[in-house]
Amino acid sequence: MGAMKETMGFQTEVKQLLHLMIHSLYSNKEIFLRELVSNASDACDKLRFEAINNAGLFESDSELKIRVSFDKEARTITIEDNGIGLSREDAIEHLGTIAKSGTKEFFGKLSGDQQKDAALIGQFGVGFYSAFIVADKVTVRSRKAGLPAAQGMEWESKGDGEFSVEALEKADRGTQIILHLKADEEELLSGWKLKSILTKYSDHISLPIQMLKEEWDEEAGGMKATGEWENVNKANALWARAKSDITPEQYNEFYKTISFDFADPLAYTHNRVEGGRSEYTSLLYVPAKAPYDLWDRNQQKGIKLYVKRVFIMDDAEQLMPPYMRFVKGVIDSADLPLNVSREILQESRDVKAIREGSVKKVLGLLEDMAANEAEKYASFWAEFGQVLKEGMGDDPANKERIAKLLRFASTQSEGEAQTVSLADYVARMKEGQEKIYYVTADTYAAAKYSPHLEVFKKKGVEVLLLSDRVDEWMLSYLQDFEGKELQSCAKGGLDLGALEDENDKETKKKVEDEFKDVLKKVEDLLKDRIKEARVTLRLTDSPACIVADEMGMSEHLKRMLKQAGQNAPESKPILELNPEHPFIQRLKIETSHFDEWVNVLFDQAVLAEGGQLDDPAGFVRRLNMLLLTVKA
Ligand SMILES: Nc1ncnc2c1ncn2[C@@H]1O[C@H](COP(=O)(O)OP(=O)(O)OP(=O)(O)O)[C@@H](O)[C@H]1O
Repeated sequence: MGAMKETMGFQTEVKQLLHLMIHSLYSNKEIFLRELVSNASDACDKLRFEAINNAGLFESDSELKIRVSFDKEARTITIEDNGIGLSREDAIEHLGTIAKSGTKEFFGKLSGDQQKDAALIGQFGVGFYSAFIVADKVTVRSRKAGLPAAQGMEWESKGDGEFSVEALEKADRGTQIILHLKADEEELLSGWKLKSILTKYSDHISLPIQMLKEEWDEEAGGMKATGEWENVNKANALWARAKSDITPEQYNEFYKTISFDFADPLAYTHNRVEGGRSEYTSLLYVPAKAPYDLWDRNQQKGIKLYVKRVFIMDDAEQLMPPYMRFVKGVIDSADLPLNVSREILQESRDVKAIREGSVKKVLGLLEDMAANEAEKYASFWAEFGQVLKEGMGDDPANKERIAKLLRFASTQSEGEAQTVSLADYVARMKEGQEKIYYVTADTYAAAKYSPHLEVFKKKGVEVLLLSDRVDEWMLSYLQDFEGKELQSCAKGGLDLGALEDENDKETKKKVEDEFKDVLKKVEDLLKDRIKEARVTLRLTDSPACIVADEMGMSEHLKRMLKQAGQNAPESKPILELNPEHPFIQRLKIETSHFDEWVNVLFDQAVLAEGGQLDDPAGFVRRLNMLLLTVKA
């Protein structure tokens, strides 16, 4: 210990982040103030939280506040708070490294495209380092609450790869951040300018933000500080105000401060819930774009929990289910104890009531959007639809509402976009059609060109095309919609119900007799690979296809399980043959190459379905042999 000055290097990621930030965030440079004020406010929140169990930490100063000042001559801006403060160790740890989870992923996502990267950096959270967008030197003087004045510290860096720390005597608790502005940043050395940035970005901060009052000075011919501090924000948490007092711009700005998003949110819902189990206020946002780590079900960085305006914690995952992890916002409870921990949250019935209420609000917001702002809903679905689908299994109580929000690609919609709702589908069902048909595959193209669709095309029946990873899983929770059963086209004997006419039934009977011997021979030959061979009317163009047994698992689901390293139950598929197809007709008379024909047909059916061959070389060999029998 002692006054020794020590110089250290930044962690590599910090250097990278600094470099990127300075270059790609320059057009957004004003955010440095928002970030530093937000850190100051967090530091005050932390102190207030710690002081719940240790009032001595307030020392003799319990009026938490943030002060922003500037010095024209010295060309500095100072942001000061009387929050928790930083010890020497804290400073080395927090102001020299990035401890965030997902840091590696984040760097992997950077593209080099400035605009895209700027948005990503925003999401990642630029925080303290944004000071270097406008400053070429930053000095942090701080003393941690509870430590003696002699254990203050000074941290300093030019943002060029290293920083220094040394001891400092600091009587008052908290942190002072001094920005030594770069050469062309004079514009920021103005009370008016700073105030306007603060009201734009930081008005919602619930602590007072103060600046020195200025008055016109004749002699100097300019504004002059009076020496008196005044509040420049409303110092009233945004969510605690009446809806009618908040403009859409204020809602949007607040969203940006809590989400690190640069763009406006897609939608929000602000509610005060009174009576019933619990009393709370929620302000919940649906972002316009998915974050880079949306796929990680454990990444729940959405909801900040407050209790009676006192900040308690970030990422309160108990307040939103995983399938709504895209929601950002604030929940402020009037009932929870201030010393609530994550463990208590897990058990609390109040929290359960808040979560259920909040989920309903978000569902209501989405339903409203789907009904009244189709385009907006389409963009929501494109970004977050796959996550919402998880709700079908995660949230049985709201399953019906979620089912109505689902959107799919279908044989009647344009391209890959998922735009068809189950209600749209049901409204378009053919006379006599009893079921909702779908096909699943690894990709949209594989679904769209699946041989299983051929008969549906012929009969003009719409089929939903499912190719998202979660679809198979989701389908196990979606057996029916409005009394209509969902039916895979690739499963079981194709039951077209009343869509099948008398003619079809007769034809089927006829071909079954006609192909009896062929089917027997095929089954004998492929007995290790198939459960059964039969003729089908479902195909028009393809010679054959494979389908899963009614009770069995679809081939697509088996593949997914295998990819996930799980054991798929061994159930053999059924090979269906198209009696109209010349290849199949040929089987009746084929003698010398019957074996090759049947094996090639089976392998083709596997490929067409998106599967992989157990013996690809065997397939090539047999196919070539058959090709050689074609006369030149
Ligand atoms: N005014 C301050 N008082 C006390 N500690 C601070 C202050 N400013 C920053 N810190 C500490 O430095 C850390 C790093 O700050 P930084 O803004 O880079 O990231 P963050 O606030 O953790 O994350 P983000 O800004 O993405 O929310 C903070 O977590 C906090 O511990």
